[in-house]
Amino acid sequence: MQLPQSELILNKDGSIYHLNLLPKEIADTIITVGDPERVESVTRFFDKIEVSKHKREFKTQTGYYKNKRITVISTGIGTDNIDIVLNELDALVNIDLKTRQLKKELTSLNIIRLGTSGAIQQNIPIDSILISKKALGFDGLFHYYESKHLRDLAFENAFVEQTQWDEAKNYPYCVPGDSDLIAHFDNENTYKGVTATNIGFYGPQGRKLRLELADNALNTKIENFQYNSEKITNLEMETSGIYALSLLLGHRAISINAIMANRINGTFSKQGSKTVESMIIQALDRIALL
Ligand SMILES: O=P(O)(O)O[C@H]1O[C@H](CO)[C@@H](O)[C@H]1O
Ligand SMILES: O=c1cc[nH]c(=O)[nH]1
Repeated sequence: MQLPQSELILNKDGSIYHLNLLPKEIADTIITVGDPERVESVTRFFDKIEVSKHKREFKTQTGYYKNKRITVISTGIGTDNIDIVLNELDALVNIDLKTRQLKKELTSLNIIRLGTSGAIQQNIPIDSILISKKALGFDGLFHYYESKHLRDLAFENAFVEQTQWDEAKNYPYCVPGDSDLIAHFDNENTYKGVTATNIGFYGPQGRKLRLELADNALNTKIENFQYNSEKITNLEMETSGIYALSLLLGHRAISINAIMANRINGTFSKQGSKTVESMIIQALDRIALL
């Protein structure tokens, strides 16, 4: 079946609609970052850059680090952008854009998020690095795809019960990162945990500036939640979408985050760029060995 023009949308030069990329312009190993300016913070360590493209919040550079071909792409903020980035990256490798047919031989990408996040446990300090073993998504993206068979209902239901989750919000979904990648990137200096992915930075993460929150105790409930000795460790805005769509599309994903805030202690990093740079250098050296 040929995918119609309204579903698989290509630009005049044959590139994919939002990312503005051609299949030959991406590597099988992809680093995602939220902030477009972080793309160059990664690629400044590359030996060579062969592609540089930018459209909206999606800035992409592909090049070589120690002979490893890597693409770095910014996703902007939020899982709505992740839906675009993951589906379009997948289309670039798994759909023949000329015939508009799905390929028979599928390619599995390695997708590595290098992000920033806020800790919700007192013992996770600012300026530390945390790998997400799994993500709990409050964004609802997973529910729009055929995904029921992949849900961790026991974890999700325990969370809903313990936090008295308001049913007017999306039902949280729990999805794992790739266990091989997690083992590959793990070291004695990294924390590991369960990352909650929120649909906003302020109210949805319990931040109060001028607006009253629906539930002032929500962050405390999230902090206290425990299931099979697992706790939610940190909050950010993309990981659940990346894990969910990677799982559905057959890609391998890991999310690594530099901890900028500790919400329990009320602290925020004064050396954020240094911490992010250290995360980038450590991650690149592990990526070179993939
Ligand atoms: O630094 P990035 O990767 O953008 O990640 C975090 O920072 C943004 C909020 O400031 C959100 O995107 C959140 O997930
Ligand atoms: O507290 C934080 C810090 C970074 N990113 C988030 O989404 N939350």
